[in-house]
Amino acid sequence: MSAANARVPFHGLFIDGKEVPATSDERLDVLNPATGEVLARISHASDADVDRAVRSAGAAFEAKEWASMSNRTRAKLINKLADVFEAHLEEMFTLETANNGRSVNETRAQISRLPDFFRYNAGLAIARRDAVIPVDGNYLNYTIRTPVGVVGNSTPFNHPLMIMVKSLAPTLASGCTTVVKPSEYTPLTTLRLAQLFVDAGLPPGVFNVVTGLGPTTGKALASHRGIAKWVLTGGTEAGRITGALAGGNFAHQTQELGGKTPVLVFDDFDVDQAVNYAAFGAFIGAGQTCICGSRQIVHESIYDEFVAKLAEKAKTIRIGNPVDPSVQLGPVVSRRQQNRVLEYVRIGLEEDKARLVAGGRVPADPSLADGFFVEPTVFADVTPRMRIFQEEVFGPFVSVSRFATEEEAIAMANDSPFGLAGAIRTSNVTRAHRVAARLKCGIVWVNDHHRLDPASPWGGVKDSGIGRECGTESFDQHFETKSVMVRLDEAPFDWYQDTANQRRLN
Ligand SMILES: NC(=O)c1ccc[n+]([C@@H]2O[C@H](COP(=O)([O-])OP(=O)(O)OC[C@H]3O[C@@H](n4cnc5c(N)ncnc54)[C@H](O)[C@@H]3O)[C@@H](O)[C@H]2O)c1
Ligand SMILES: O=S(=O)(O)c1ccc(CO)cc1
Repeated sequence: MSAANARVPFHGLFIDGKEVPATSDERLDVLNPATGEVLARISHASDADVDRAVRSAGAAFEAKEWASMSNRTRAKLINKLADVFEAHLEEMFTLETANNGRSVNETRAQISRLPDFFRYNAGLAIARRDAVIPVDGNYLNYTIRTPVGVVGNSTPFNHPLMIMVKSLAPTLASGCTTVVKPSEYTPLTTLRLAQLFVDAGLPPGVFNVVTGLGPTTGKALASHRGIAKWVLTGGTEAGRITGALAGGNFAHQTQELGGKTPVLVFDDFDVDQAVNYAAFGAFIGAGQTCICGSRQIVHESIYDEFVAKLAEKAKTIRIGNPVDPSVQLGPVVSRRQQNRVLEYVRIGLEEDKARLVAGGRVPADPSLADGFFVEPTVFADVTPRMRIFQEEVFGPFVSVSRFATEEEAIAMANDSPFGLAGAIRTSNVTRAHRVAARLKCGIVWVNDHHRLDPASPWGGVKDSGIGRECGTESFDQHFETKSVMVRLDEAPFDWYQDTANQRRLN
């Protein structure tokens, strides 16, 4: 970090193991969303800067130091990085909370689990085996899997470190190298982790960070021919644009995009518990979570009680500066995001018969006026054709809808362009499995929400993206498979004389 201004830290780019200046002097403000203050300034990387970072990652990928490191040695290094990360958790909680506004308790709970993502993938690096394939004829066929190369990784503002780590851990463990483009709103913990890892022994160029805006820096990275795998976590639009750019170079892709998670609440489930889960599902991270339970679909026999209790619960959530441990809901990330949520409140109020039963405003507390706060908001009587049922709001905003039959609940849940996650509240085990199988999405929670594990596949279908993070599937997506076919037959070979051989081919 350079001290361009005595009060506001300035960050250059992180390329080849060190902080370097960008080609242009253009700087972007990074704000504290709870106060509106400028927390830091970052560089705006140009095409030339991105090219430099990708070349550095490409050279590091080929360098003996990294390319010929054995899986076991790499796994040891990754475990060491996990330990170093763990030793700096306090610093990371503080920086992340200041930068994205998530309450410090939630940030602590989330980030504390991240070192294990490295440990899990270090284990996969050791356990990884190539295959021997039973093919027809007297042949030995085996595979050699080699890491794909440079991974371009573009991350969103909502859980900057967690989402970056979900991809970074398998990238490093597989032997790939990377250029990360964090959200322009929340780049600070990513820059800090890159420096920590190099200090801990990660070879220069293996983990580079370029900061800047999506349509410039992000576009340059997605379209760079040196990128062998493109990972974007963000909105569906950014996924579509960058997917086409990376696809033009035939790069592998994983896209983790938007969502509108349906939560099916059946009448055999305790209403108070369903309300507690609804608040947890919808309001943590100020609702800025791709898998937030933004559509509560509730059986008609418990509907009125559920709506009344959820509205009450929403009104009791303590809003304030997220650094205060007693605060339960911080701001959304930016003034833009705050205005977007308020715009959806306006849309909801205009939609036929939707009923605002809690929130919908900026909190009255004058001490919060400079931050980007929105009250936890609940709309009832929402039906599938309404925009607030169909569109991702990305704020503390939940809709409640009514159903009569299980069939109707499933149809409502699947009536969405998104397919990231779904949740079911029931004490009927048979129903839980039956409904889980029919939800069109990549993740289902039964009587839970948000749970993420480094070993459990994570990702969506439809407009929620393609590919999976976490688990063995994500690790395996970092390799090219080479098939080696060895003829074991010792008899001399002459294609033009040996008719039996020719017959075998046909
Ligand atoms: N599926 C998941 O696991 C998951 C997790 C978290 C967030 N999300 C989604 O992320 C979105 C919120 O995050 P956001 O507002 O930061 O998303 P965003 O799409 O605006 O930005 C994500 C990243 O892409 C870059 N970007 C944006 N437009 C681009 C363009 N035209 N070309 C190249 N790069 C571009 C941004 O700079 C940022 O780094 C929500 O839709 C949310 O559902 C998905
Ligand atoms: O760790 S949690 O805060 O529960 C969490 C938040 C978001 C996501 C996915 O974006 C997963 C887990």
